[in-house]
Amino acid sequence: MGSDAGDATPSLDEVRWRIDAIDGELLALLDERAGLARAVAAAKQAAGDTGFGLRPGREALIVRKLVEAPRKAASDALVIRVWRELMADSLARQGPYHLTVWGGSNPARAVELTRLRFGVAPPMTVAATDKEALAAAKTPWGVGVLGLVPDNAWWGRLLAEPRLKIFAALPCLERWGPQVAFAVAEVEVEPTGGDQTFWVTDSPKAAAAIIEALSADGVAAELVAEAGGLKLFALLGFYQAGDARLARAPGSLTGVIGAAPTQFDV
Ligand SMILES: O=C(O)C(=O)C[C@]1(C(=O)O)C=C[C@@H](O)C=C1
Repeated sequence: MGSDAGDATPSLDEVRWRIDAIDGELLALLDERAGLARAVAAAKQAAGDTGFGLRPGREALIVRKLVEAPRKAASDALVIRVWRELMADSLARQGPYHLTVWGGSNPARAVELTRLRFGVAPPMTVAATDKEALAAAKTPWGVGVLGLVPDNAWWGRLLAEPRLKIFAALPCLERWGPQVAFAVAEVEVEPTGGDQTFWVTDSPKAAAAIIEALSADGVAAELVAEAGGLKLFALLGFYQAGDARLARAPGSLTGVIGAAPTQFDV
């Protein structure tokens, strides 16, 4: 094919032949994986699990394992985008999976982050209000994505909605930018070995004083947002809602409103 034995640089024809061969193998594997969606749905049904099929913990374990696997050329970004698409496609085949996005003053960024995290398989609606996005997150197989917006404490409403939880912080890679939106749904959140827990308090103390009090009890915290007399903190690690250290932390109205994997490249 135009190159002598021992020639280090393969010809364009040779490289394209290899690409075509790899594409054939990839397609066969993609087809096989996509075909398992029906089996996954049937297995869940047989186990009496008829609720929302999304498993954020399982997705994080899959993605983290892939990102940590040795590679020669495929970037983290490529690996993550491909597998998010595969998992989203599987989920969309299992039930009426749908997304509703509210991005506040930056709807375009929220839409972009939503597609990066949830792929193109599920239909997406752009909501006019935070309330609309939260209401959609309570519908069967619904996910709401809401932006962090100054002076808006939509996240505080989750204190009164224990079934609704933040399960993802977007984007999932630091190189894609700071975490500026959260995904909310009626799903179980589980520890994945690299997590942040979201905790709200109505304590009027300064954020630094609250961080110090938590730190004295062994809890590493970072202020995420402050609005409407409430503060939202990200705690490093996975904390259960009934954790004794959080029970004695500052504030009279306090609570865990979800947890999410930490960014995979941090
Ligand atoms: O393992 C499951 O429960 C699946 O539904 C499969 C799968 C996947 O494609 O790997 C898809 C969606 C879930 O959120 C997690 C994983």
